[in-house]
Amino acid sequence: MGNKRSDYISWDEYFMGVAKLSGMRSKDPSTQVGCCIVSQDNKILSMGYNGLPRGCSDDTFPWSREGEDPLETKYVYTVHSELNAILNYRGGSLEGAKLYVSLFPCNECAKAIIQSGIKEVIYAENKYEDTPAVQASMRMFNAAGVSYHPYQATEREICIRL
Ligand SMILES: O=c1ccn([C@H]2C[C@H](O)[C@@H](COP(=O)(O)O)O2)c(=O)[nH]1
Ligand SMILES: [Zn+2]
Repeated sequence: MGNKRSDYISWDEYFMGVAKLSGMRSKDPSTQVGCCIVSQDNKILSMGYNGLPRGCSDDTFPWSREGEDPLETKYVYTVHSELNAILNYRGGSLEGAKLYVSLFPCNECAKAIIQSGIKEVIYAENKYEDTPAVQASMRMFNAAGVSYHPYQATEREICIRL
């Protein structure tokens, strides 16, 4: 009998990989965020990425970051990846689940994460860590007993020919 493969991807690589792949569906030209929610026994429960709500066309709604009129920016319309992943879940409770995400969750996502019962957040990037939104997320996670830690990046690069 032969030996098993040794270069298989770890659970963390798998779930962060799925989160990042999901983020590749985003139409946001500046920041693509992907999310993967996982049960305590390592089953993928849901995925999401930042995008517009159903019925709101990617081609007619704005993707700008700035504008004199807030209604002409993306911020008032976009559903964040974490919220999409939570709302996409069809299986009942997310109590005790883990959430892998490519960007540290904002305060609005943090509220949804806490209220859905998710207990652990693993994030790849935290480029807005000095903003009130992220500071508020950390404060709420600390109070609510949601643990968060950065993804420990590996040297692995995955190229999938499609
Ligand atoms: O918790 C979060 C925070 C942000 N996002 C999304 C929302 C926007 O589409 C981008 C951020 O765009 P910037 O141009 O970098 O301001 O990220 C999210 O999905 N989850
Ligand atoms: Zn958010």
